[in-house]
Amino acid sequence: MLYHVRMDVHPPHGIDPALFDRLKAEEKARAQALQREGKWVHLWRIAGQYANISVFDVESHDALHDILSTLPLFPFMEISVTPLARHPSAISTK
Ligand SMILES: O=C(O)CC1=CCC(=O)O1
Repeated sequence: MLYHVRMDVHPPHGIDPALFDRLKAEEKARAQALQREGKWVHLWRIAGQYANISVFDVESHDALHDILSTLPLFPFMEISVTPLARHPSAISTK
């Protein structure tokens, strides 16, 4: 199942910069592992914003929730999820 996901990152004021750098490094490692597994199929920066648009390909809503809620930056992100269904005019099967 495909999901369009928007993540807006809101680092708390006053967070220790070293801690936040560590969380960002952990987030990057996790994101790249999920990309290699084929679960995080697109990851795009929204130009001019500390936010991304992503597409996930996972087996269920629960699987997506497990991934998103265990991301290192999850406590500092506002996340919106849109489940995607096939469009009848789409040629692509993916
Ligand atoms: O910087 C972001 O958009 C948050 C994020 C998600 C995956 C990643 O590596 O950073």
